[in-house]
Amino acid sequence: MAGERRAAFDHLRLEGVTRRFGSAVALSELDLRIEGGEFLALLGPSGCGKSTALNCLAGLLPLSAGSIWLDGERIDGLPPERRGFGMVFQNYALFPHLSVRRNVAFGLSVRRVGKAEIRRRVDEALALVELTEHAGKLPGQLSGGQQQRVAIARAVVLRPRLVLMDEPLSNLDAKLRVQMRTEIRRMHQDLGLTTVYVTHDQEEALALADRLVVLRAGKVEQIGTPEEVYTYPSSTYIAGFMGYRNLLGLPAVTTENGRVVVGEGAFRLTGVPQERVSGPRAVAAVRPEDFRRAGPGDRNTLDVRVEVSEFHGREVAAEGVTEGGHVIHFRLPERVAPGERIELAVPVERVLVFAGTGAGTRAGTGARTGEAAGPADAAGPEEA
Ligand SMILES: Nc1ncnc2c1ncn2[C@@H]1O[C@H](COP(=O)(O)OP(=O)(O)OP(=O)(O)O)[C@@H](O)[C@H]1O
Repeated sequence: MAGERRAAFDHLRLEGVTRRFGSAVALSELDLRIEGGEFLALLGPSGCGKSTALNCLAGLLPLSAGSIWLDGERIDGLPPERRGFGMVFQNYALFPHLSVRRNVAFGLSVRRVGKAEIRRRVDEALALVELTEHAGKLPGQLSGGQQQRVAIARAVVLRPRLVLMDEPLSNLDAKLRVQMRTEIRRMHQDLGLTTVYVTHDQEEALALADRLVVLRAGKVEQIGTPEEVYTYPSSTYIAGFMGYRNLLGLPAVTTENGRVVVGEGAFRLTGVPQERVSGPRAVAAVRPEDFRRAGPGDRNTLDVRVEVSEFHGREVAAEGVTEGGHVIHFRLPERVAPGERIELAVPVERVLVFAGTGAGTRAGTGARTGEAAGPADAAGPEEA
């Protein structure tokens, strides 16, 4: 591997990769093709099988079934050290008694690389993560973000064929997370290292990855570019995960000309069906930011009574309730007062309609967390 800088393979293929723990299936028949040089994010809530998939790839967990291929070579029987992959974990796993330089050099020393070559490559890796000035310090003398950069340098200095990252930023505070995210993306662009990145944070996955694989209970729910998954989630589960905070379970009134009208009483919304909506009920998925205050001539409108409004800097995040008891999350550029009645509008193409029953009203079964509302931690970071 030494001496290679660009993607060291054409593609990596997972075929029917399955991992069971006793009778529980953590990962079920995962089929996936990862192109050399690609940045792929495995995304999903806690327990969906992300780490299991990554550990199967790394060779830390044997497969219960299936195979993994690197171009023509079958690699799932190889021990981790013979796969030539680099790993970065959330807890950094640095040697506390070794300096930054020696931490980064460690893997090369084990591989008996020559001293001069080690020095050159470590210098290069430290420069890449902008830690040259800290080379002599111990990990304990560094901030969390700097420690994570050491962990990244330690992985990339080995020039791995593939870098596997498991929630590498989850121990950092919000500001540092965003900063490091940019650094990881920049490094990927500079080095072209194929990367598989595990996260439960949709924003992180959208920002970093060329492609997302969203898992649900050990199975693939959707694969696509960030734009595809964000704009056209394939299910209410994905929609919930991608910030469609309003998942409104409503009767389907009519379906015609590629549009569906859902609603009850005076509450009507027209949207675009994402699948065949044949049953009496449907789920309308709308992002809070796609609502605006209705103006003259607006058609797709609804009335709400404001209940809560929070100042978020450039905008106000508010919650209102319709006459029928549906809770609506929306965002506006200006403050609204609790108790105020306002009319909201939403473009038809930003109302995605799915088949299913979805959430009821507040008076009914859990308007806030109904069954169609994605995973528990699906809300965007700003909505936590
Ligand atoms: N060693 C193990 N023994 C038994 N069950 C396990 C083991 N490791 C994982 N599991 C189970 O497999 C499922 C998938 O776990 P996994 O760690 O892959 O999820 P994850 O999506 O990475 O979650 P998290 O984000 O919380 O790490 C879970 O139900 C988990 O309880």
